[in-house]
Amino acid sequence: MASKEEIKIFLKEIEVDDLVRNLQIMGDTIIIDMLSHSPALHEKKRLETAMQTAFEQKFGKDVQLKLNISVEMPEKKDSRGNSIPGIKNIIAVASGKGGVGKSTVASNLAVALVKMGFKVGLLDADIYGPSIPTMFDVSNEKPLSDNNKIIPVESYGVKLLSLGFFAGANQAVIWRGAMASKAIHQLLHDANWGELDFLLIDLPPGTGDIHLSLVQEVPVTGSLIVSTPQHVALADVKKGVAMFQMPEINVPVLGLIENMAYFTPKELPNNKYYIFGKKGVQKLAESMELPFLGEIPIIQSIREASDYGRPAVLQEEELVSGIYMNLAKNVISSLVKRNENLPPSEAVRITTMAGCSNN
Ligand SMILES: Nc1ncnc2c1ncn2[C@@H]1O[C@H](COP(=O)(O)OP(=O)(O)OP(=O)(O)O)[C@@H](O)[C@H]1O
Repeated sequence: MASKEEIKIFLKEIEVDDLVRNLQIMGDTIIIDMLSHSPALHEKKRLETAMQTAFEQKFGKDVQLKLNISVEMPEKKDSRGNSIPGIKNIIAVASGKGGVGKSTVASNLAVALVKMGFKVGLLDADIYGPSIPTMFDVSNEKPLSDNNKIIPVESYGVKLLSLGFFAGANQAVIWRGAMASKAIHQLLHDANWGELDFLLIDLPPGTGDIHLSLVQEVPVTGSLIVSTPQHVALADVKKGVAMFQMPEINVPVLGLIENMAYFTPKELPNNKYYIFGKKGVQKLAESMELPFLGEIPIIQSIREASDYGRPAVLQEEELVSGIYMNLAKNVISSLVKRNENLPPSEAVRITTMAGCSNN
């Protein structure tokens, strides 16, 4: 049987030592009281399965692990309304479903805002598939630190941090879930973001722990929800909106964005094929009385640009760059409206459209 000291070392190795509140050994049974930062039953279950598997691998099948998991929401490190010094607006980019183009929208929006003259940061908080480093061609970069502060990597004028820069290659996704709120805290508060007009946060798809961690860590000015127009995707958009509008969360939804709205073949420029359904997101926005911020067609060069690592908004072709510049204008105009209605105690606000004309 392993000693208490050995078990403590192992808990540190698998990065859960800070969640453990009590550790006892009785014969062949290890009893651990630990915390889960999520009230969701499936998260508790996931933590339990991960612990059982890890202990079995390390100490063998004869050792029994008895876990008492209780829920504790992470302490608010910065109360809402206390923004990160220097950051004026924090905007969450969310989606109901995965793969609808949320990260592509977040990347292009970030670069569009830079083109308008704003100072922009982008935090990739998608633990399940951090793709921002690829989209900005910085996958091989590792952020440096200065005075214990992480320095964001810069690409195309956007300051970037991603969980993808840090997640150890041998660290299973199952652990990343448990560690994510800690990581989000560090990427927000232990990073040297400097002065920013906008910090965009690329969230994982759906609604979950990361969303909860984010709204507890910082005052989120507003959220954008990206979706494709088909029925199954829209159902999840409603869930996303409902989450942001919960009284405990209360993050204004700045608007919905329809991605992959239609396809136009180059040889038939006047034809639009509504592959995923026609104007589904737009209609949903109307029915939910939310701003509709724009539609982005399916364009091959948008996909190619993401894979190549140079956001499509940087293309010379007016059609593509114009779509994202327009989107950025609509986002700002929704933000201006939202900030006009804020009580003065909220984070510093953008109240003009300055910078929106020079695309
Ligand atoms: N308008 C578009 N036209 C063509 N391809 C697109 C468009 N938008 C996104 N894509 C492509 O679709 C794929 C999925 O996009 P992306 O990674 O941005 O989705 P996501 O919603 O962030 O996914 P996940 O939730 O899994 O992180 C990518 O290959 C991207 O290049």
